[in-house]
Amino acid sequence: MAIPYLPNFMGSDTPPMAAALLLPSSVPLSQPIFSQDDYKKAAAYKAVEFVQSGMVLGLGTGSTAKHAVDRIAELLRQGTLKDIVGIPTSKKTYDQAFSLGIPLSDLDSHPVIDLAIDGADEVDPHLNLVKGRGGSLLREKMVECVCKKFIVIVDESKLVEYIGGSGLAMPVEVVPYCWKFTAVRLQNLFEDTDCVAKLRAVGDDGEPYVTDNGNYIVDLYFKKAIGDLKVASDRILRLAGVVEHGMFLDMATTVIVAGELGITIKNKELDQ
Ligand SMILES: O=C[C@H](O)[C@H](O)[C@H](O)COP(=O)(O)O
Repeated sequence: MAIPYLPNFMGSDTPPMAAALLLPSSVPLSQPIFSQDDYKKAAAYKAVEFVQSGMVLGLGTGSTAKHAVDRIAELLRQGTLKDIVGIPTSKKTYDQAFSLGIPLSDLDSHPVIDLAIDGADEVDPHLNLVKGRGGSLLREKMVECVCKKFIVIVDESKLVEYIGGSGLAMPVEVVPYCWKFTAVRLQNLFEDTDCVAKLRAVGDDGEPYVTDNGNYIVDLYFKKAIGDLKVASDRILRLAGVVEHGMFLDMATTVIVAGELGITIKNKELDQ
């Protein structure tokens, strides 16, 4: 279902037309005026319309989910939302939500979550996802697999024909012990797709990236489709040394996509 929508990027209290009028006069009308971040914000704000007072909310991680957390905090401050409990999916989101005054808890205290809102790195036509390019896949999966409703928010650049189709990483969280051994085994699992496995590194020295859980990430780059995703998932998870992977299969209940043509809402039940 496509909904024509002019996102309001000048602040939530500025009507969209006023926002358009506030644009600098030097912006030619023929050029796109909305950035990728504008689309992320539009998708995030749309998702927050599904939040109701009293909900336990999974708070996602990343540049798109950040907008949703900001918006939830804004609505709490205004009194439009009340009695929200947030379950952050990373230390970064915890810090953001805490600083904005959102009441927070964890899965030990709230094992059932009403609604989670999070971004994604890839969304395929069946609403399967790749997540974790920001390194938060494990906590995200722990939270998002126990939520009653999981809304994914993306700009249109995240839509792919098949998982791995962007040519970018499909992350796998692994224990640091003998990570090279695990990386080789992961690469060998998908040798028929010319898969390349690379340890995620940071900084000038190429130090391993360390997740919130003290693990490493091995990024898998596929050159073609990997076939049955459930089979691929099982093969990855059977490897000792693997903690979790970034394919979120059959988990999203709704995907909100923002792009040049407006906002599109894809529902698992209706459209799949
Ligand atoms: O680990 C990171 C998360 O899975 C993010 O949700 C994902 O990488 C999308 O991030 P962004 O909204 O910044 O593109």
